[in-house]
Amino acid sequence: MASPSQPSEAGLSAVAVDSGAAEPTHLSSAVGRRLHAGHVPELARVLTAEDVRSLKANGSVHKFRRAAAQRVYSNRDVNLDHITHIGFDMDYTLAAYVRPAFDQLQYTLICNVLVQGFGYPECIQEWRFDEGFLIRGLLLDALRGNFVKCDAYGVVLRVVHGRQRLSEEEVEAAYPAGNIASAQIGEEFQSMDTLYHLPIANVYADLVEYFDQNANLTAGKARLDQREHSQLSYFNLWQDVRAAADQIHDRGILKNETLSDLEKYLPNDDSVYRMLSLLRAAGKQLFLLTNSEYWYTDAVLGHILGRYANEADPNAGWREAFDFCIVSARKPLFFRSGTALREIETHTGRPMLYEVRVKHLSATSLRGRVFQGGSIGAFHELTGIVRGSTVLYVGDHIYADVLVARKAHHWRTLLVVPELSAEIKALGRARELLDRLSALEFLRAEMFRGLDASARQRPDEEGILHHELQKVRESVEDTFNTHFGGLFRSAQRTTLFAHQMSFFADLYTERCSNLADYPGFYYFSSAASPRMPHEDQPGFENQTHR
Ligand SMILES: Nc1nc2c(ncn2[C@@H]2O[C@H](COP(=O)(O)O)[C@@H](O)[C@H]2O)c(=O)[nH]1
Ligand SMILES: [Mg+2]
Repeated sequence: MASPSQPSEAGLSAVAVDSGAAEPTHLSSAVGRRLHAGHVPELARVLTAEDVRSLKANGSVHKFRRAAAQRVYSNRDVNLDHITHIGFDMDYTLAAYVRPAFDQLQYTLICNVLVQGFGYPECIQEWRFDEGFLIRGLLLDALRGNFVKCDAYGVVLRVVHGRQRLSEEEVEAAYPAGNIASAQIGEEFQSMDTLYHLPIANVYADLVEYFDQNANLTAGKARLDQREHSQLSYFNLWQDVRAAADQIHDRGILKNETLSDLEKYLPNDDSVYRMLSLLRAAGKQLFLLTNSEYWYTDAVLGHILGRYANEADPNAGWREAFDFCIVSARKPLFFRSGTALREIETHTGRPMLYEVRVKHLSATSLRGRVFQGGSIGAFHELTGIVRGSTVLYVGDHIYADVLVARKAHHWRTLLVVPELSAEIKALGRARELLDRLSALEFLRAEMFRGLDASARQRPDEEGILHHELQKVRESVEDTFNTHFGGLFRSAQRTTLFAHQMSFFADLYTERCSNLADYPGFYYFSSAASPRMPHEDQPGFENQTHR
């Protein structure tokens, strides 16, 4: 076998093989030139793992043409060539709201409703959204007023009550099992899945803090005494905040405020227009699938895609960008039984009271028309989709957009994660600490290696290593966010959010318009399949363990 210093038969001194690299960084070798002249079949016969290792060692790979924030990352292979339909969610996907301005707006509107409709003290209208406090993926324990960060297996990593971090002893007392079962999520624990949840959760945390300082709240579901709000329970607070948040969404309060200053909350940069045009030119059928109502969708997409125009129907505007539009979809219900499918009369915005006879509509007659509700079954029938795996759906909600579509219908999914580049930057800042953590973990493994049943003394009796590990883990977490650490990891462990994302999102990226930078036949390759611990030992079949 060739070693890194001895090029293999293929003689590849430097060839960029990474899926994100558009151009080779060095093309000095003849084989490298042949690769880029299209002689791939020839190379496919001779390229060895050793070649690839040597390419990586001399820095020829891992040089990406796209910046980290512009890349589309893949958890699983996705061949865009096999994708016939690409669908888009609207809010926080096509419409990339400006943060924290949009969070602040929601926070203020929720506080206003709590004061005007629920009798909360007026001082809460002075409070502000704290951008550096909460992260997505936390579990909210409304019985106790706590936010819980868990790892991929539900192990409790950190708990914050209101805004106060709990000590290890307090965490143990509150969660003696040490982990949260997946069956509890959505029941006792609410998952903070979308960016919409952050201002809601922030109001809740601030109220918990306020009432803790001004009265004794009851930890538990029961409202013990209803005479004055000082005796509300943490759960009552959550019910009120939840109801206030629903009001700002369902009564159009948030949407009207957003539309009153669209340039502030949603500046138009043409990138979405460009992406849709390119995907259309690449032969993809495009569709819109949003939970927002038609009146709001019309205003937002009119703003973002105003340049779309159709000579035959000058009023069609943004609708021309899609082959098919569904508003008020009610995801995730849409992916199950769904609701009645109705057509919207676009010039009045009203749903029409006749049943849409799916079989009578041809795909060509759908362009520019807008439907409301429906279900995935009706959608597949209308569009003639037979295999869910030919659809790529782009959305920001790990549950409503991604998990159900992927799990139940095999749609391929692209999750939009606006926090991505901030996380990547923090990872860069934490690099040295992470290296130190690996060194300490190596030390721990070495201390135990080879011990058998005759061993009497426990290594690291004083717990110095344990203490040091804890200290470095905390410092890593602080690099991301001093309250909750990283979105995807807690030091070396992956979080529940990261776990769900890697399981259900085939692809992920910071903003949907990043798709514009890939050709319609692009093959997104996932990282080489992860090895299991027993596989990660070259020559292991000939080794003993001591
Ligand atoms: N009643 C509630 N509606 C909410 C809440 N959070 C978001 N929303 C609304 O959902 C859609 C999202 O649309 P999509 O394009 O992402 O599918 C949008 O209309 C929001 O106003 C909530 O907590 N309660
Ligand atoms: Mg959305």
